[in-house]
Amino acid sequence: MAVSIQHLTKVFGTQRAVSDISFEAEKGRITGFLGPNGAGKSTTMKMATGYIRPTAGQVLIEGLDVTDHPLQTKALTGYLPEHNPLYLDMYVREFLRFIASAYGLKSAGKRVDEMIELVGLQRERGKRLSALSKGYRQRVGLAKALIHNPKVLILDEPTSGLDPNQILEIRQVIKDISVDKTVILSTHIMQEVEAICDHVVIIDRGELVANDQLSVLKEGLNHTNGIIIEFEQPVDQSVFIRAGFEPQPFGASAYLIESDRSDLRAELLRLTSENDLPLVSLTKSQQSLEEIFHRLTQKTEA
Ligand SMILES: Nc1ncnc2c1ncn2[C@@H]1O[C@H](COP(=O)(O)OP(=O)(O)OP(=O)(O)O)[C@@H](O)[C@H]1O
Repeated sequence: MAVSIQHLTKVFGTQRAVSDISFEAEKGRITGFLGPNGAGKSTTMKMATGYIRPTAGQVLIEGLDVTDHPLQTKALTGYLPEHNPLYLDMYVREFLRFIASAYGLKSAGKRVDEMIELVGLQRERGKRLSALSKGYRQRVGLAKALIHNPKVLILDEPTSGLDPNQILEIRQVIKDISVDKTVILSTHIMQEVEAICDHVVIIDRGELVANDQLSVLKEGLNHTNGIIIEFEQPVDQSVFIRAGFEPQPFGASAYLIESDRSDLRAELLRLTSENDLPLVSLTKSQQSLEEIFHRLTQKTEA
């Protein structure tokens, strides 16, 4: 596995910021790392990139422990921290050349030009970093994270503070580069996860509360959720109530019926047919990722 996080824990003083977290991230896949404010996302990412040491547990990058092999794992990893530190007095090209030389890259000029093209900085290449908008500074941060062609990319809220167009552009860049890399990105934006992530890890108060493929997560949590049953016109709900259901109105002539019963759809079909109800459709109610997130991160509320 490209990135393996094993029983990772970080304690600051008396606070457990990250508590026994384990998950893995695969090549060619974007893993969304979610959690409410203060959940421990940035702390986990800093440990994964070797910027702070875990209190317990370990992070393996391509099988190498980040604490034991700091140089090798840094060479394998590109990191865009939450506050994207840049030398604002430098010019775009000059800054990236400086980073390329710090990595000891051969053909640094060519590599810098490739990065400028990849992240869409051609028109800004001659500008001073202080003159760039937040979105373009974020692109510089991304170019910096990618310049040494790392196998693993760790991005802490890469689209935070960007305007809607910039968000779409940066997402597309991340998607394009993820084809042959392992990407872990933290975000607060659920549409972002739905748009680009394959896998979702959710933490809350330092603890892991979900670790699944996006589709599996949505499917699993929708399992017991309910069916929306729609008729041509409003119907007498007592048919369903007598059968032990609790229909809730869901629009003019539709009802949401929630139940754990595995044969829910079959039973509803039988009831409608036996009672001659004018059925229009029977669909599984889909929870949005936002609702799933809310539900999972509310569970641990005191
Ligand atoms: N250096 C530190 N010293 C003490 N406490 C810290 C330190 N860094 C983080 N924390 C605490 O650890 C907890 C997790 O913080 P972290 O920044 O990892 O959360 P986050 O999920 O990234 O939050 P956000 O979404 O708000 O950026 C918070 O309660 C924070 O105050």
